Amino acid sequence: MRRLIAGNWKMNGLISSQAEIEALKGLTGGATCDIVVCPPFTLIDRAVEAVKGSNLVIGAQDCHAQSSGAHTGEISAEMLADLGVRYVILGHSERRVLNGEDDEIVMGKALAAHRAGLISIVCVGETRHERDEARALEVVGEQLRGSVPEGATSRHLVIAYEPVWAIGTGLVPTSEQIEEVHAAIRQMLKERLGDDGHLVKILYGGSVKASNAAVIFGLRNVDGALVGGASLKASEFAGIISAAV
Ligand SMILES: O=C[C@H](O)COP(=O)(O)O
Repeated sequence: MRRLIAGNWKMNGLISSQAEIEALKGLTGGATCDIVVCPPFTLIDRAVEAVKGSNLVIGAQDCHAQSSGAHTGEISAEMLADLGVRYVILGHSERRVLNGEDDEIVMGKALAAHRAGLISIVCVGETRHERDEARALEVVGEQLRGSVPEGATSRHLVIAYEPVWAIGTGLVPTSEQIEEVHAAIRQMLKERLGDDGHLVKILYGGSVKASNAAVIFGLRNVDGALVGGASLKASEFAGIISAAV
């Protein structure tokens, strides 16, 4: 399966950060994987212009479930598609935990994204406490069943497994832990979506860096990565991308 490497800039980046996208274009011309940069909303318009003619595409970090209406401060999937956005990250743990987004909300957003022709990157993952209680597979299963719309297809859906305790901490699960969860996700996708479930890309996210990317990409059922901090510097992000052969 062609790998997918997505960079989530989170709430980082000013107009001057455009330089990182320009640098990334220069560093990844020969890449053989799909590459997505998800800057904050404020930079999306410029970023879409900047990547024209390159092998990079632009994603967003969230969208609303409705296409328009009285939702002050929100951005719809249609608006993002209108700008030339191709992907949208949904259900990131920073939104699930801090903004109280539950599975039902994430599913509504995923449906909206698919209607608008966007590819959703739906995030799932257990907390440290849930892993310590040996509930990682149960939690991830619940999130998947609750967040992934029935009838979703591999053309519109990507899953990112992001253990909450590995995000921004420098901690990475063991290879066995990653393989166990990814295999379970693969099986659940097949049960939910039929044979097409096998074609849904499953990304790993949580403290991915250029120095550990090759090992992670070598694991079974890992089809790429959702990268946070290490996506902010073009040289580091390019190092991750070059490991995704
Ligand atoms: O969306 C990205 C993840 O939250 C991972 O962040 P991180 O690479 O900084 O640990």
